[in-house]
Amino acid sequence: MVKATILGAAGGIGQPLSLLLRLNKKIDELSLYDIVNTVGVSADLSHIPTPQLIKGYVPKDKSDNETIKIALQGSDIVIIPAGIPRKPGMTRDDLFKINAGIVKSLIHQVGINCPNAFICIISNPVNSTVPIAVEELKKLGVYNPKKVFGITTLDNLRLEQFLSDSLNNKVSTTDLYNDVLTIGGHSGDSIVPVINSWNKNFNDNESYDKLINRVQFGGDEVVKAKDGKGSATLSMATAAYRFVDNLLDAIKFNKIIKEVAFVKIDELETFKLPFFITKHTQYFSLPITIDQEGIKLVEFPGYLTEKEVLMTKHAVEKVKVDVSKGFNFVHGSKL
Ligand SMILES: NC(=O)C1=CN([C@@H]2O[C@H](COP(=O)(O)OP(=O)(O)OC[C@H]3O[C@@H](n4cnc5c(N)ncnc54)[C@H](O)[C@@H]3O)[C@@H](O)[C@H]2O)C=CC1
Ligand SMILES: O=C([O-])CC(=O)C(=O)O
Repeated sequence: MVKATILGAAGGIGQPLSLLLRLNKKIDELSLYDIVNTVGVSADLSHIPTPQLIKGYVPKDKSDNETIKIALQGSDIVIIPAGIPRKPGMTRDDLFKINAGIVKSLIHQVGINCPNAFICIISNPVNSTVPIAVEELKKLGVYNPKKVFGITTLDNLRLEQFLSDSLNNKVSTTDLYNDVLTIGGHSGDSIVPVINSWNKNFNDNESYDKLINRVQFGGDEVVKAKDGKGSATLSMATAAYRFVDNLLDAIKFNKIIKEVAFVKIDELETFKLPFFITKHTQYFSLPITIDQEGIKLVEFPGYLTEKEVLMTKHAVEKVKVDVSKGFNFVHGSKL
């Protein structure tokens, strides 16, 4: 029996993600928690015929911890898209003031009620909300470095699609899924697209630089187009679904799977991570191998060009600053 819980399930990401997970046969029980509207969302989804149990939970008031307790108890996986999204002119870091507190309090409940769950954090700024989650779990004495993930899959989706666009769709995005990835963090130029041998398809620097920029600022493209009505939701729900569906193979069937996520690397088994990463940051988005117990290995992508190495070094500096912001939020002291 696999139970999955979404915290923030009634939102722009939460609703389409709930729909996708309602249709996933690997999930036996889907638990939808939000401070608004999940009873309606779950009633709606419950009319889709599947053997899956589904229930929506809304707390009675701010002091009601009983409802989230019931929503979380027995969860094998918890996905967190709770928090405010950007409006035009804002950076992801501008979300910190509100989302840091939301993530900290939700993770506190996760740590108390389902400490063994795999935790997937979507709420921005990911580079800081993941360290907040880790430090909160550590405070509770239940932190498992193998089971906390910041979801950066949308950057990978964008790279696959935008690279295919720049190659005039001559290559299928399925081929690119197996061949390209992003590493680093999840904000602006902390995102590092790694495109392997596809490099040789770019005859000029200008079109390559355009690709890099579009991946790094893909989120801004959507924020601008939505014009005050939020940020990426449908593509993000798809990205989270891809990650979670893959993770479910590890959880339910004990398969060994490959993913990319923003994780705390210094307490994990690693392979060929360069010193310029490990010396300066404890967190980075990198390729990982996962089984039923969680992360088995964190690796560095096989080959990077000189430019990709430079971008990675820059990303390390960016991530480091964002990580200490998250750490300080929980401890009130410098990392
Ligand atoms: N990791 C990534 O690649 C991406 C991350 N995001 C981030 O995901 C977050 C959510 O985005 P949207 O779904 O578009 O926002 P939204 O505002 O549509 O939905 C957020 C939901 O969280 C709920 N919520 C707020 N406080 C809560 C609490 N204490 N407990 C439970 N639920 C709570 C709200 O009621 C709302 O339903 C934002 O921070 C956004 O920046 C968005 C896109 C990509
Ligand atoms: O840009 C944003 O604020 C939302 C996000 O993280 C993304 O779309 O990658």
